[in-house]
Amino acid sequence: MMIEPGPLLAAIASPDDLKKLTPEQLVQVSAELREFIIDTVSIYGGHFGASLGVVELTVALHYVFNTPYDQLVWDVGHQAYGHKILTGRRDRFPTNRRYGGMSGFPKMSESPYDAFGVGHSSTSIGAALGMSVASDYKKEFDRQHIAVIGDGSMTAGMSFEALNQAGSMNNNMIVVLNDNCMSIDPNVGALKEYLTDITTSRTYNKVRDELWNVLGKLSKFGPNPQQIARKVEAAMKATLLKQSNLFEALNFRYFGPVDGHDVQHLVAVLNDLKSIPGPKLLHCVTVKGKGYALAEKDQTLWHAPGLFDKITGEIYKKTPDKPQPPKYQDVFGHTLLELAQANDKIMGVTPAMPSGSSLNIMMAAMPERAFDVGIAEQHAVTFSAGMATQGLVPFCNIYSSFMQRGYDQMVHDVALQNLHVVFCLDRAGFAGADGPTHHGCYDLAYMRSIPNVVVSAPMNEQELRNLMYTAQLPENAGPFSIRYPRGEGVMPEWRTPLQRIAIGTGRVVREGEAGGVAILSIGHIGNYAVKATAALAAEGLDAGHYDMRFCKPLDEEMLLAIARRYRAIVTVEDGCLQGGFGSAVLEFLADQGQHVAVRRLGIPDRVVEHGTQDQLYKECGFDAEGIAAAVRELGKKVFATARETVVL
Ligand SMILES: Cc1ncc(C[n+]2csc(CCOP(=O)(O)OP(=O)(O)O)c2C)c(N)n1
Ligand SMILES: CC(=O)[C@@H](O)[C@H](O)COP(=O)(O)O
Ligand SMILES: [Mg+2]
Repeated sequence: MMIEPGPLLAAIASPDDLKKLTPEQLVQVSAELREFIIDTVSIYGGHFGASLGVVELTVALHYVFNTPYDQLVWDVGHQAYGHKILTGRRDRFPTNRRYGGMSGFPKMSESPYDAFGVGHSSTSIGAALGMSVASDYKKEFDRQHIAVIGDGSMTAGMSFEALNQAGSMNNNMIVVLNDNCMSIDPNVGALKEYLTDITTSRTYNKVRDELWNVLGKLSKFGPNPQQIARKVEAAMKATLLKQSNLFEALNFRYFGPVDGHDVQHLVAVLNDLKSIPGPKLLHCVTVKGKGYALAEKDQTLWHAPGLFDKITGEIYKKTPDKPQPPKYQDVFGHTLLELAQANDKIMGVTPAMPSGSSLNIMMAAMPERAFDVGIAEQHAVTFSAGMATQGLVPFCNIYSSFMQRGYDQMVHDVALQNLHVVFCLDRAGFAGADGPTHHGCYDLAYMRSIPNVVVSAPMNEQELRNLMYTAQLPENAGPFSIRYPRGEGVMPEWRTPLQRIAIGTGRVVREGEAGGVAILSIGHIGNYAVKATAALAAEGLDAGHYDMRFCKPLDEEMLLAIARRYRAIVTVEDGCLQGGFGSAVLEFLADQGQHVAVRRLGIPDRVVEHGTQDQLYKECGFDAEGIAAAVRELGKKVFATARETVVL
């Protein structure tokens, strides 16, 4: 379906066209851009509230700066839809996040206007600083470097690491702090309190505004009233604000807070900042979801609402005629609360994903035992480790791809000290439309390389519950990782009794014909293996199937029995082929001197783009059809070799 842009927006093929507009027309083009985002996202889906909140900022930035020569770095990038639309991608916008279509995040390979690839948060200041150092080195002193970062993303250590370095240099960069008091859920922590304090420090703002007014009027008399104003303002900041300015203390020139929806004022301020050397921070106050009333009201729901009717605001839901399986995240959320009610040592931790992980269930019921620590994965791991030293059992829930941030903490703070922390890695495997930045490809590989860690993955809801139950038992008091994918499981009746699973044991799903092929799966993808064995059985091929449950320790007894019974093995995992489950099986068989043909299915050693999970499983050959094909092919090869051996 073709979405018609408004007349001003229709004439913009690049920021050069935007620059032809008068400052007065920027108000209208902002309204048209907002409308175009609402129209498109309602029909095609994607992130919503964040882009609406930065419409005016996006217009002002491209109006004032000479992009792409000036480098504009978006943090996370989920708010960059307006940027994409203004930089030559309006026609492709309906393909956003779809298989073969444009990415939902800035991507260097997609456009020269995307100065840096993103998806994970809190990288913008460091990347922009690196770019500014490169510009200085190349003597491109006229080049501007702008990082646009949200208040949520500012909470991460990485942001402060970059501010710390930038403040000690005199590089030309502007950090635009887009403060809407929201992460996906309400933003948390002392920094949020601090930003609110600056924003609402009315006395300070009023006196400051008056001062600038008076000095503005005096400008015809004085040699440099602005310099005087700055000095007086700095003195005021120290006295009138509750704390002295954090950013100024880090050697950034702090400007603001300004209304991030007043596009003309933004243009004026950004033009001023252009000529001020050194590191600067512009504090913009915006409303997430601006211009769409429902999104302004329930900002978490409208962060990424799915498809909706833009007139009524109804978010479309599937209305199935029979009970559906729950999302894995909800099984996690409810089961954790159930376990915590029985075991007072259990605590919950999430780095900024309370609703995405469903830890919000425990947070609502037991606020003193469940923590949102902000976008701070490293800290989430070490904070959990600290609690574990005192005999508590933290369940630290982190999306698989974000857990990459916490790897050293996992090794140094948890595993080396063999602490009892349970890691629940949500969104493991292909994440879908978010694409490569969010695919949880590597956790099986990176977790199994660390000593002391139990590495597991449930095939269904019951196994998730049982693994969570098992992980918190005192007999398993070490690091324990449980990974599961985005989306629904397979069991509508999922509230099964909690049962202990012996560590390192798999289970037989289907015993196949001796001398044939066995499929060894780990995790939810095993359900595709079930479909594959059913299809093969219909063709007369009786393949075995084993749900191994643990990548470490492996069920060695079961593996040896499988190696003796079958002539070939197909391993299946929704994870990278380098070093993951299939690699573990191969290593074990090789170490045991077992000669059995093995074919590994999983995520190949290349960047897999976005699409639905099913499209990506298919592309990589481990959907049900891909698994069945691998069994047929390997079976044929092995049997052919066997016949040749007999003939010889
Ligand atoms: C390292 C990392 N952790 C978590 C996330 C998930 N995430 C995406 S957007 C977001 C909220 C960001 O808040 P903010 O920067 O304030 O942007 P806003 O959505 O408010 O515009 C979070 C937690 C992420 N992308 N990267
Ligand atoms: C931009 C970002 O990182 C999040 O909004 C992410 O897209 C959430 O993913 P889920 O929808 O799987 O929670
Ligand atoms: Mg925010």
